[in-house]
Amino acid sequence: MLTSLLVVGVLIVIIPLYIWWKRMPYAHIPGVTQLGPFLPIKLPLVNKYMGGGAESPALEQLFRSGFVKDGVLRITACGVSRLFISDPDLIKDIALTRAKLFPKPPVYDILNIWGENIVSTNDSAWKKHRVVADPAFAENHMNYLVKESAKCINLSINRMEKSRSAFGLVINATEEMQDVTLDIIGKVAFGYDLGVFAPKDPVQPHKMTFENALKLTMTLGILVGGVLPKWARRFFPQTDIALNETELYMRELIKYRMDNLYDTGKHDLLSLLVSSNAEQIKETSLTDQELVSDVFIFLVAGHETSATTLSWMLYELMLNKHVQDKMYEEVKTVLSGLKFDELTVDTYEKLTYTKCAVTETLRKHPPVSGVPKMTRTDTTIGKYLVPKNTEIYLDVAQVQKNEKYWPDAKTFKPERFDPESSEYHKVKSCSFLPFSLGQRKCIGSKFSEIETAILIAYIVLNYEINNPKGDVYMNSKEVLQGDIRTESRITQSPLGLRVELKKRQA
Ligand code: HEM
Repeated sequence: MLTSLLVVGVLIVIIPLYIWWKRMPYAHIPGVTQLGPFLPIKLPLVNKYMGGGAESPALEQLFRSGFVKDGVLRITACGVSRLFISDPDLIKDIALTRAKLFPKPPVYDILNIWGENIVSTNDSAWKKHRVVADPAFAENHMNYLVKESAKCINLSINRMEKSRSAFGLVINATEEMQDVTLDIIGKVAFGYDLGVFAPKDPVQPHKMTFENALKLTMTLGILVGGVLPKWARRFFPQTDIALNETELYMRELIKYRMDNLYDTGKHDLLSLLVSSNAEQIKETSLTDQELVSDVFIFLVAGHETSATTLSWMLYELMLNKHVQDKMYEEVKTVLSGLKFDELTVDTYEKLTYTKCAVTETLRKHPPVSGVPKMTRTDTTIGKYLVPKNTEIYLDVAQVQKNEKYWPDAKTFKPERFDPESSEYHKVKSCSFLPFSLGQRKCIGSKFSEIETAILIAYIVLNYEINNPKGDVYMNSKEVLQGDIRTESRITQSPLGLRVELKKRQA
């Protein structure tokens, strides 16, 4: 008994001392300290300031309350300090000028379910992945994406129409957009119909369809496969099956591509990736395992981010009728009468206003609200000394909401990106970074911009997007204030966003 009391007593003294000691090297950096660790949930008293991602309301509050000095905010949680950088000049310094000193932090290891990959590696290991992947994302391959995106949204529209009731057509936009972008990534990344809009049964020897395996892998699977040791997977039997099945499907698809290397009719990302890999010399080519891991990253990175952008765009269009009307005039002129197979990247280029609206959505609601980096050595950020191995977040959300760089930042205004408009605003360098910046910039930025513009263009061509009447959630005070609750998946999406789609008269 006495020993237990002694141990507890010592711990009560030692733990706070340790936390205080860990905070010392950061005490000179402006910021706040909380008792508890960085958790995805907010606990009163324990983690007052940091209870979620970089776009948590607590973080926003800190920005408004003047805790941020010189574009730097420190949050120390349970002795661990993270810095949030919201000054464009400092962002430029970290992401461009001295990028080598700020590599990716170990937080990305969670995505190493099938080994190291394009997103989790640094330096020469990363370069090898990027050299192989770059050609697959070249703009001249994007015609396939344009056509497939148009076909997928058409399938989605057909399915949505089946749920039309006497009261009209009201959809859960967040879920619908998740499905469309999954269908597209299946077809465009793998050349594989996941059956999102025409469900199918698993074919022997598979125990699960690729669609179901992927959906589980991309949610619980990332935690079970990326955090827990392999033996612990048995406690999550369904997730374990999903992880094994996802790998099996990806291996089959890669093998098929390798056996048909010279089939010029294939335009999907995987075919392009496998061909590009085959052209490398042995030392710079990727192993089968590395290819599997990269393909999985394209799925994770490319699916939810685009779905989130689309959901936010539907939300903004629903609240901004004038933007919707202007967009409708444009899409009617560009798309009417065109068959899906006639669509190309040039068609996309003609959607100038729609493209500005996509960019404005990415400004106001960046799906990746903070880009993590770390310090490789003791260094300075602005005027502050920062120790080696400190986690740094480029605070995309705060820079892009800052009135100093974005006048009237709260207003959804696509015109600010249109050089022809009187409201055009010359963007301060490094104050717009939804895809990050520099050599680690998103490889799929063009892919997602094209996909989002085509999908939204067809929705607007077919429907007026309205706020569903009488819907308790959408008529809530929060929404009327132009605010909405968000849910944290990999990105921050509008929580269960429902919109009414009213068919336009032909
Ligand atoms: C709106 C959609 C998207 C957004 C907002 C987005 C955002 C980002 C950001 C911020 C990064 C940098 C992450 C970091 O450095 O920590 C990134 C990297 C990456 N993204 Fe995206 N992304 C989107 C769509 C896509 C798509 C469609 C794909 C592929 C099909 C993709 C594949 C990747 C890959 C592979 C990387 C790692 C690149 C590298 O480190 O070389 N992303 N993305």
